[in-house]
Amino acid sequence: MTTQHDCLALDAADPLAALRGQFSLPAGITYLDGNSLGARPKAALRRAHDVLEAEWGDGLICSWNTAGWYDLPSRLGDKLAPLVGAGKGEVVITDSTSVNLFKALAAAIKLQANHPERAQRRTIVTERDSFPTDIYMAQGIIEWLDRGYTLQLLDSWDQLPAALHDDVAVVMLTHVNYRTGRMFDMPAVTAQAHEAGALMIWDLAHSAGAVEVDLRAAQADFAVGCTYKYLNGGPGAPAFIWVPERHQADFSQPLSGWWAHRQPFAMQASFVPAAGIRRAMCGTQPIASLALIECGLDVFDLVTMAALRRKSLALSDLFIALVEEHCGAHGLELVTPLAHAERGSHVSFSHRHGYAVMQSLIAHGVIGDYREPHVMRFGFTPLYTSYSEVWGAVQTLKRILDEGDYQIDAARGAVT
Ligand SMILES: Cc1ncc(COP(=O)(O)O)c(C=O)c1O
Ligand SMILES: Nc1ccccc1C(=O)C[C@H](N)C(=O)O
Repeated sequence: MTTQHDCLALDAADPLAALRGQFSLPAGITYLDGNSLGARPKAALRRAHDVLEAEWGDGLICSWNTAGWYDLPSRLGDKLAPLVGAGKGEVVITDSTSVNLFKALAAAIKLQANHPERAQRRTIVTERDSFPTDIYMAQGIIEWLDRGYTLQLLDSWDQLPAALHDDVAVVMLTHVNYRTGRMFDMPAVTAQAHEAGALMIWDLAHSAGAVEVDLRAAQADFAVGCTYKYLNGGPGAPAFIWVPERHQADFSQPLSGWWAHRQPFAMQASFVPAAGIRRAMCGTQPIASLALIECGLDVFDLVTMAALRRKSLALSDLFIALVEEHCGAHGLELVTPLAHAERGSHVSFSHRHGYAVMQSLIAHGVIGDYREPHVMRFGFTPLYTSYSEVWGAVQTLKRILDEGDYQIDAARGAVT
């Protein structure tokens, strides 16, 4: 049985505790939603000021050269790369995750279509429980291509081996599931896909900055992910795309805007792709937002992913144990796997009044979120979450459930 005193002792002994000082968090709030929108690094305020005042205000258009705006997507991509096991020149920060998925899918489909033995393959495999944008983007590309491609949706992760038949061109999976927090074994699944002659795309939205990822060791084909979750890049900050060096020469994507051109300012009338990772770009990037991502990435220089993962698992183990001990009588069901190797950095419990309970938690200063059907999600961000906050969050949850202090017909906001 863990006590509040034990949690305070864990905080006192926590080697990462000081990292919270890097973030601006409102007093009295326990923030368990860094899996959806990371907290603001304190440095981002100053950076935003500099970008707007000095770089935009004073530097004007010259800042594309003098303030490094032109190189920012690839320079920051190089900074992010080690967090996901990517090499230098293999990552660019640009566009949204959805748009990057489109590019990665298009490139993978084309690589297969040009392969002598795989050109006839027409199936794209993903999970029915994928974050919906992944499914929608695949459906969009299939419809637009109109060449007989079909989407095969797995109803559970263990259907994958049986689904890997000889018509599968591409497997596209989210490494850590947005709702359940379940994590795939990336090297094993990538190897299975390859064995079946398919290419493997990973969505790292809930992995980058949350769990250890080694894309190159897994020999994955392409990956995309968000910077506004665990990387703390800011609301709607541009996403990233990884194209390993071995695929770059053959990486072709149809959003061939001028920023993907070999010489954007040569103003030629025909498209020639850039030699390296910049061919994964499209057009001009939102510099004010992109620049702030660096503040989030800088924090990762102070810590290793191994240390973050250790604390993340300790926080989530503690949360699961305390919820089961203190709130066990209230019909909460753990939807996240218990095995460490099978989960990411968030924990989900379902409850038949999950939305209402979450709204009450938020009203009482514990911010998580809700996903249909019935799932309350709690994200653990070891950079700024403490063990005693986990204790406090569970006590708040217990009180709300014990007292029935939630409104079943709570009005819903557009974002849940
Ligand atoms: C797995 C996954 N993919 C993609 C996205 C989002 O994509 P976008 O930033 O394009 O909205 C999310 C969350 O929003 C997600 O959880
Ligand atoms: N981009 C957002 C905008 C508004 C509200 C939430 C999001 C999310 O990122 C949700 C997240 N992908 C999820 O796993 O549910």
